[in-house]
Amino acid sequence: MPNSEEILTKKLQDENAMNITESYETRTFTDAQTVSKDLLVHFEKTQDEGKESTESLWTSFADGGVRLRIDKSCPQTPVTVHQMFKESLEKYGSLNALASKKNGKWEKITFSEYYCLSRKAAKSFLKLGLERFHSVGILGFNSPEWFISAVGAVFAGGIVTGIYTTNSPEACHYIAHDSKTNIMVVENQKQLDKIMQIWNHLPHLKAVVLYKDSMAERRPNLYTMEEFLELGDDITDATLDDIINSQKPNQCCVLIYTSGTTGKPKGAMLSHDNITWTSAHCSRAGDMQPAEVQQESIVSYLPLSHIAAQIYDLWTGIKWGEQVYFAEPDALKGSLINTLKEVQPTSHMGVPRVWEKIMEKLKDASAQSGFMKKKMLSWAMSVSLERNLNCSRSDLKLFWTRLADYLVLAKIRNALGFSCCQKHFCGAAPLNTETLNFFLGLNITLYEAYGMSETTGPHCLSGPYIYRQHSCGKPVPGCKVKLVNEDTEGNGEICFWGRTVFMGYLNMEDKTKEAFDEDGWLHSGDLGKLDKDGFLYVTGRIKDLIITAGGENVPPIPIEDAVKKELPIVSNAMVIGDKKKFLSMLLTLKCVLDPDTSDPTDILTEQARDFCQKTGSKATTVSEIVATRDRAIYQAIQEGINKVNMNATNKVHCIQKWIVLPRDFSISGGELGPTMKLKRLTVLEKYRDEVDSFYEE
Ligand SMILES: Nc1ncnc2c1ncn2[C@@H]1O[C@H](COP(=O)(O)OP(=O)(O)OP(=O)(O)O)[C@@H](O)[C@H]1O
Repeated sequence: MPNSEEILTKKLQDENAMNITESYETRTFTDAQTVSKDLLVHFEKTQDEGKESTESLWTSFADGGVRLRIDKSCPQTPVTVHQMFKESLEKYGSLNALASKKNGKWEKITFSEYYCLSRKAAKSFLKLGLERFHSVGILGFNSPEWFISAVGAVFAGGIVTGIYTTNSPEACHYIAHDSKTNIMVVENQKQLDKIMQIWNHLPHLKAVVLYKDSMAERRPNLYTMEEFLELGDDITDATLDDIINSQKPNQCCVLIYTSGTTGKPKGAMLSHDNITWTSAHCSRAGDMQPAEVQQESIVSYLPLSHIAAQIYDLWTGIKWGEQVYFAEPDALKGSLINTLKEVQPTSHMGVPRVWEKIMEKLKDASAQSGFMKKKMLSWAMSVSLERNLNCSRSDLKLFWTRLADYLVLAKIRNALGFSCCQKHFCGAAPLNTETLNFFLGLNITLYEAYGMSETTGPHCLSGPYIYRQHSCGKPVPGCKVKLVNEDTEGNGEICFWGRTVFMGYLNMEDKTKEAFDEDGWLHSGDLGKLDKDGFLYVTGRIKDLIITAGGENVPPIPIEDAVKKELPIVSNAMVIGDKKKFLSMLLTLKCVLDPDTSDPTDILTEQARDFCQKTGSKATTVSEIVATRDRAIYQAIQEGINKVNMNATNKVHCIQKWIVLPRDFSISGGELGPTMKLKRLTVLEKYRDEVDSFYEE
């Protein structure tokens, strides 16, 4: 076996050459002058370990390489994250990159400073013993430290792994263990406490870095961010550059754990090419501008452990020289709007639930306003909606639309922080028509993005030049979509091909093989339709399909949406019926959220109370309704369900039994994932007694 010096020599000879056919590397990086033994980043891989060849389109090993999906439609040379950053540095070095609020004032750093700090972080990670293709876990709310740690981890040859702040210690352990986390970067004491509980069970974890709170108690291998950034001062630039230059676009640099709506979270491995391609091409499809044309400013607030926010805020920000403003950690509890108003971003992205929440807030505010204001708003919104839906060219309609916009709508957009916003994106989950139309009424077109963690986020995108109502646009450059097993109406399973398509699931060969067909297309588990111009419409989720005991296939989402539309008191509805004789439904009611925790309280929202009053009930809390089985409300719910049943495709699609649960679904309750998608398996488990009661003979 060659010694480490020989290996290093070979590595240096290989550096810069992007040799995507090289699959097994036996290398050890050292800097002979300065690096002590404990700093040796050792990564020996032998042929006997049986890794797949890089001719394969997939791998389940963190250190594996894949064949990139380069073809005539996307011949561009693949680049690494570092190469992308270097290119941006040359163009945008002096521009502001990251802005965060400290003591009430925005503090900004330029792209040059961002790059230098990322290098510093990379050196410190190496000093702490980050091994190649092992992970740096980041557990905390969006901040410059999050970005710098992520970029630093990649520069150092590691893999960035975001962890949801809402994860329990067990869920953190699962991810840290699976990804062989060497260093964990945590936001505050609350997150640190979780890691402290599990550290003994994480043999790969060498150090923890705390980036917000001051340290309550000193412990070995625990550092503040300031201390951490100084740790690597004795690592030379040459050592770091060797590691950077050895990186190849077909190797893994980001791990995104799926949120588990379909079972145990899976670590989707994303390559440098996945990240740099998606950053470069998807956002342009959505008309994001490079800073030399117009520097975009965005507000970062959605969890960065989810691919949507990570690609939109972090990686695309680097590629196009955007200015990223960080929201306050309580953004989703209400402070986001203040940040938006201050920043007035040029582009904004939200998951459907975020847009729905804005809608609900505006509706509540309107309900409480005076008669004239209410009338004006409803007139302006209907004029604008009509024009946006029908694209009428009549001069008169245009006149009224402009007047409505000037008198009413522009003021509302300004109050929401959207007066400079040219692009409003929505993605990660289905967007309902009510929300879409509500925003059209405000003269805000929501551009839908569709994709998965497994496609580095957006695989299809709509934007100002690619827009059709209810469609999520077209595949982004270098990507294709096909439908398989189409039914008579043209609905088939959506399959993906292209440079956004991931490398495979970490340590899950079987699941990886299941995800791809024999030609290498990724199967989404979603149903979709294409129109004659190639616009894609997501029409359902096969992964949610209910198959009744009688063998009937029932897509639950249309039924659930119909119930929510019919009954404005209902917050969540979940159809049950897999392997059962008939369908039943779990319902939750719309409640006010606790301002500190965002957890649902017992108090009904304004809209829900309004519903109660119309039925003749005086109830103001969920517990009252459930405890007394409030006759008026239960009857109104039954009537709503009857109406939905009347429109059902057939009898099998009818809801026969239902129950109102005492608490609304929430992320902390485990029923919703971070993008607010229903975690059906968890709900079934949690409410097993209620579900069983439906089917007792
Ligand atoms: N614009 C959209 N319209 C409809 N559905 C969407 C849209 N964008 C994403 N989705 C849904 O979200 C899924 C991808 O979600 P994501 O990769 O975030 O996984 P997850 O929810 O985190 O975890 P899991 O894989 O456990 O469900 C898609 O397969 C699709 O069902």
